[in-house]
Amino acid sequence: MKVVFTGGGTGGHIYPALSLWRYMQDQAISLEPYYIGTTQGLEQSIVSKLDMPFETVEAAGLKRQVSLAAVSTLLKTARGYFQAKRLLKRWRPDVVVGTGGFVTLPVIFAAHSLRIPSVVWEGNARPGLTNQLCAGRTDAVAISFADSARFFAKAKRVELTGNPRASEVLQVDAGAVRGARDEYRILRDQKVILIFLGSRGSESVNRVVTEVLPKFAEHPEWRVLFVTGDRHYEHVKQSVPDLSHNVSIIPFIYDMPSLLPHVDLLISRAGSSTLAEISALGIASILIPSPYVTANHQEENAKRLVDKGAAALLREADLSADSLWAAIERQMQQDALRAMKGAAKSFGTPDAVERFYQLVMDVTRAR
Ligand SMILES: CC(=O)N[C@H]1[C@@H](OP(=O)(O)OP(=O)(O)OC[C@H]2O[C@@H](n3ccc(=O)[nH]c3=O)[C@H](O)[C@@H]2O)O[C@H](CO)[C@@H](O)[C@@H]1O
Repeated sequence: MKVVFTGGGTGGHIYPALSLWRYMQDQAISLEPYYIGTTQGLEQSIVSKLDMPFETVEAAGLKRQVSLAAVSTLLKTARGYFQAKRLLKRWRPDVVVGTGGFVTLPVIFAAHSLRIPSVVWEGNARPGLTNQLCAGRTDAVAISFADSARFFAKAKRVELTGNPRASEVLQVDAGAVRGARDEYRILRDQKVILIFLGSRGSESVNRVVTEVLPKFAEHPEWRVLFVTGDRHYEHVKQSVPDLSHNVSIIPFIYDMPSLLPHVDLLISRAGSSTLAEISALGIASILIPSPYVTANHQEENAKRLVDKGAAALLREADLSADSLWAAIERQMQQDALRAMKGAAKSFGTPDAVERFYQLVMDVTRAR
């Protein structure tokens, strides 16, 4: 079975496609996977490490208002559409799976024009413009929050699958998890605090975290891993010359599923995959939703957990070294950790990848 995966820009649009790919590899089907991304997104570095043909097309973020930038975006998208058509004609896939980000639009439109079946996956409570525009040109939309179905009125079929990363982090190899303990030098009695601000990092939050880092010296019983995002790493590293021995600064983590089972407290943005991972594993968290995303959708994602005591919310507008440190000290109390872990787990969707897979197979067989 030939499958073209497409999705890009940030990890949240790439990892769900790869979770499905890994799951499909384990099924009794002979799989020929391909990936279409862009040259600008994280997919270039993530997918090129895998055994899968990777090609790029042009794509850019669509604008709701008319402007010069909007015209340039349309031209790029049109070029991307013809490039995607050429790739799909060459590969002749049985199905195309799009997991969001700008690149999904030209590829799904190209699949539609060539009558190739497709499925689009949406991870957020409030969908982005790209996926909404794709809804009328795809065979099915897979969603992660039941109430986001209302944004896909034009879709032929909408199914609640959840985020396949939830399944992937639960199926991780035990040896790889043990290996992560050594790799990240986690001592037997240490509690682990992991800090990452989405897949690309955040300059504004990194600055506040950097101010807080010296305080962790007071808590040698905590192991602190601060992931800056590749593009911010050098700057952060230079601004913190003396690190306490229980703190590490890391540019990016490529094998997050092996590390996450060790984490007691996660400090992060509120992207779809991050929330799926913390709820699948039952990890306590302090969520700082990015205020720079369309329609403030991260806060809407976060609220689902926060309202049920499954995560703590710290808005970026209220973020300072003091407020962050107070939240960490409050959250690291044994009782608080335990209560939040239990509440987070009740949101898990462990069968998400299986549901997504069944939907893709259904759509493929139906043609
Ligand atoms: C700024 C922006 O546009 N953010 C969006 C983007 O975020 P982003 O890609 O940051 O969001 P997600 O939380 O969905 O996914 C991040 C993924 O990257 C992984 N990870 C992160 C850091 C690292 O070092 N290694 C690693 O593997 C996480 O474990 C997770 O699987 O896509 C999400 C899914 O549509 C949206 O919800 C976010 O609002």
